[in-house]
Amino acid sequence: MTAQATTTPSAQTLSQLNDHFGLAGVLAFREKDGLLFADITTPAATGSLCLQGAHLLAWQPAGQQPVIFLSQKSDMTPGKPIRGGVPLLFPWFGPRHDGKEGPMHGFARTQNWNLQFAALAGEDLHLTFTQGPTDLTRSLGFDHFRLAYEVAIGHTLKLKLTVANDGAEPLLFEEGMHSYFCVQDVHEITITGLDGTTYIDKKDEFKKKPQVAGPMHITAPTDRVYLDTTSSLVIHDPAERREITIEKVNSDTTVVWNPWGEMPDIQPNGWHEFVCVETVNAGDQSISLAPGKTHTMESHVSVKKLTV
Ligand SMILES: O=P(O)(O)OC[C@H]1O[C@H](O)[C@H](O)[C@@H](O)[C@@H]1O
Repeated sequence: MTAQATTTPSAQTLSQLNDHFGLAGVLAFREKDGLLFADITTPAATGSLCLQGAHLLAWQPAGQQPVIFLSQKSDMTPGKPIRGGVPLLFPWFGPRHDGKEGPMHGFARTQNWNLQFAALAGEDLHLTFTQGPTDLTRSLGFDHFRLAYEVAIGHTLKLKLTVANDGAEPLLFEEGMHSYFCVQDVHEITITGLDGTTYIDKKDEFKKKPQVAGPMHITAPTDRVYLDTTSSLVIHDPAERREITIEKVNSDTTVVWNPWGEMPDIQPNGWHEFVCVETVNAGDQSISLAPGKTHTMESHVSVKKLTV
């Protein structure tokens, strides 16, 4: 493993990123419309990330079709959420619900992260991004935390978020990896791994419902928060002839979302082309982190090609 230099947690420039972390033929940085991007090529996969939100935009293992959906109409403007990829959500999921003001899904997805580490290990590229208190987070009441986000791009995609509580009081938070997965046609897919669970149906007055046994089909606008779900999830995509498996670590909540209709920042019929299966801790499964402690949550994604 070839470790690269680390930087101080200040805003990084394009030339600093390329000088400190660029790896010829493997990792290069570029700037477009005020946003910084990392482009990745390894023998095992290609990928790209935006430094705003440490937002994964693409991942394509060698020999596979793209796995991560990114809207062609997404806003790519500093400070605006990106539609698609893997938005990283912290310190709340959805609207802030403690009566205070705050952006949808928290501040982590629209703030710049600092790259602290980049190295090729075998065929996988490992990146570590960090974020800490800023004027914005302090104005929202978050002053004593640090985040580290480790991303490994290879045949498998590994995402790991670590939260540290530097304060004297417990740190209460929600967190999520809001992954948008490419599918051939959302009408044709099924999802397994949710049998025997209960979900909150955000499309039906937040009623709690038991999951119907057997593979889950999506047939209508879907926004479900599945509780106590630690098992791996599988997206079965017969038209694409593949299965996408999402293995979760320290995540008790799973969210399944598809708008089932047009959205202003998604191309026409673009909603047919993805399903969100999200690795989350939220609601009753929010985290209360004791002073001086850390918490990690992980999502590991792998793809299997079906031969029949
Ligand atoms: O439009 P966004 O802020 O990116 O949120 C997109 C969706 O995220 C999650 O899946 C929530 O459960 C949904 O209620 C929300 O609509």
